[in-house]
Amino acid sequence: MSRGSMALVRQRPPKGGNASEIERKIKRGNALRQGSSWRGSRGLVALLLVVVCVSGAATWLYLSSLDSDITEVLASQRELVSPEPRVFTVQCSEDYENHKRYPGCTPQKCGRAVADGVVTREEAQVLRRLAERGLALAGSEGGASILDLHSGALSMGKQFVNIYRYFGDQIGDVFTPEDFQLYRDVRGRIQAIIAKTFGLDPTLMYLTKPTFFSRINSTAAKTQHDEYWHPHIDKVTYGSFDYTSLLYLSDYDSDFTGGRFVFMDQNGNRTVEPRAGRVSFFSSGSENLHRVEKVTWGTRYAITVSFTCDPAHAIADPTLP
Ligand SMILES: O=C(O)CCC(=O)C(=O)O
Ligand SMILES: [Fe+2]
Repeated sequence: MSRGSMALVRQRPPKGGNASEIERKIKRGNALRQGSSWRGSRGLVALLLVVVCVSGAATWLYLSSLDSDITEVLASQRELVSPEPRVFTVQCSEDYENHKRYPGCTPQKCGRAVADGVVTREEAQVLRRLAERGLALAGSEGGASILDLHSGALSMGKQFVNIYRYFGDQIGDVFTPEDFQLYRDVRGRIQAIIAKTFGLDPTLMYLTKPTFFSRINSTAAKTQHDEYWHPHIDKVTYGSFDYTSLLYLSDYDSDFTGGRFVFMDQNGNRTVEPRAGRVSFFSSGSENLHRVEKVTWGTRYAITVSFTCDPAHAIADPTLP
C-alpha cells in the first residue's frame, strides 16, 4: 500500500463515529494548518523587508555618492579654524616658470590654507552689508553678480556699469569712508597671513585686479560672465595672480546651500565650506585647479582679493572718488 492511500484511509471517518465531532476536528486541523502556514510566511515577509531595506540603503548611498563628489572637507562651516590657519602643502606646478620670477614673492612653496582668525564675523557682516548695498544698485540677470570697488565695475543686466560714473555723487550715500578703511585693513591682514604662511616678504606682494565682491544665488546665469561654477586656474584666467584669497561673507548651509569651494585634485575633490569671516587662500597656479558648486538655495556673498608679485600689475586700494 502506498503512503498516499494510507493518508486517505486515516482521514476516512471511523465506522460509527460522530460526524459533527469529526467535522469539528477537520476544521480545527485546517485552522491549525492555516496558522502554521502564516507563521512560515512571516519569515519570508521579514526576509523581503530586509532585502527592501538593504537595497534602499544601497540605492541611497549610490545616489548620494553621485550627488557629492567631495572626498575630503578641508574646513567645514561649523568649525572655527583659529588662531592658526590650517595649511595644506601641494607641489607647485610649472606655471610660474613661464613668468618672470620675483625673489621673496614668487611661489616656491605652494598650497592652500583656511583661517577663521583673521577677520571677525562682525567685520564680515559690515562688508556683507556693503556688498548688499552696492549690488542692490543693479546686479546681473542671474547666476553671479560682481562689484569691483577698484574699477567701479558693477554687473547690470547682461553687462557692467561703472558705479562711480553711473551714480556720481550719490555713491557717497551708499559707501562710507569707514567701509573703505575696513576694506584696506582686512586686505592688509590677509596679505600678512599669506606672507607668513608661504614665507614671503609682504612688502613684495601687491594687490592686483580683479579684486571684487560676488553675490551668487540660484537663478540661472544669462551670460557667460555670470557662470561662476566652471573649473579654472586663477593664474590662467587672470594672468597676474600669484596668490588668491577669498573672504567669505555668508555661511554655507544656513545662508545658502550648494556653493562650496572645491579644489579639484587628481586623486579627489577637497572642499572648503564658506563661513562668514573665513579667509581661504592659495597659490594661484594649476596646483590649485578649483570650482564653486552651483548655489541651490539662498544667497552667497564673498570677496576675491588677489595678489601679484609683479609690481607692474599692482593696483592701489580703492578710494571714494
Ligand atoms: O567665491 C569663491 O569661492 C571662488 C571664486 C573664484 O574662484 C574666483 O574668483 O576666481
Ligand atoms: Fe578662482
